[in-house]
Amino acid sequence: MISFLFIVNRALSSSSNTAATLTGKKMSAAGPRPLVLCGPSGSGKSTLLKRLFADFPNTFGFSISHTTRKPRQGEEHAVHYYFVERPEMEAAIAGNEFIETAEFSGNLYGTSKAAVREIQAQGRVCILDIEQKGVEQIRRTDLNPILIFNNPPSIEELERRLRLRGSETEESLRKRLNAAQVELDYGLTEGNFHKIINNVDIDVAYQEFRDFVVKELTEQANQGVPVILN
Ligand SMILES: Nc1ncnc2c1ncn2[C@@H]1O[C@H](COP(=O)(O)OP(=O)(O)OP(=O)(O)O)[C@@H](O)[C@H]1O
Repeated sequence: MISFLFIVNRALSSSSNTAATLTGKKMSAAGPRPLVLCGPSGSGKSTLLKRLFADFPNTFGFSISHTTRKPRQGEEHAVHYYFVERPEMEAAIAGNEFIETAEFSGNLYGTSKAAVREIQAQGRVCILDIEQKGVEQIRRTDLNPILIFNNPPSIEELERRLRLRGSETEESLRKRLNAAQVELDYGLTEGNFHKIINNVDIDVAYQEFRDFVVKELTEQANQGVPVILN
């Protein structure tokens, strides 16, 4: 693997873009642009990301989600999740602090803008595996994400991959496949994404994905954004 390092001249900008957040921290908005990878279930997002992290172990990071569920044994606040009370999280959602939220088994979960900024402030590219609603929401923020859509060859192929993966019940499989056409329509609409990866052969798709990401990050580094690419 070619491994190279650009660290970069401009220090994290200090004061102008800070904001108090749900986590009670002040954060800088400077740093690499977040990278959104969107695509129907089974299209191969996790597979692409796993390869990317193996090639560049220091470049990327995942934001820490918020949840209203109680911590399980061994789980730490601000490590596994930001554990918060429901009224606090509801107020933050109403205040437009979240990119994406969902409710499972009576608990709220979500990705806050501040959590994404925290990864940026570390000089890492925050990876977001989000759905259409989240993409629409993040587009309305100042996070300026790179938006990539992972396009599978067909819904039949999605079904085949998901069955092979063996992760789904018949019901959850149906749900995923039913959602897929809407996601494909959104993903393939001109202007919604910066890059569409046609994920047919995984090796070809990964090369295209990797090349695009490296090109984008190199451009940012050349503009003085602190990007670690190695
Ligand atoms: N291009 C490909 N060709 C054949 N199989 C693939 C390809 N990409 C991924 N797969 C396989 O398809 C299955 C689904 O891939 P993966 O779990 O990466 O999808 P995903 O988009 O992350 O799904 P989800 O959104 O449900 O997490 C996996 O078993 C993976 O090994």
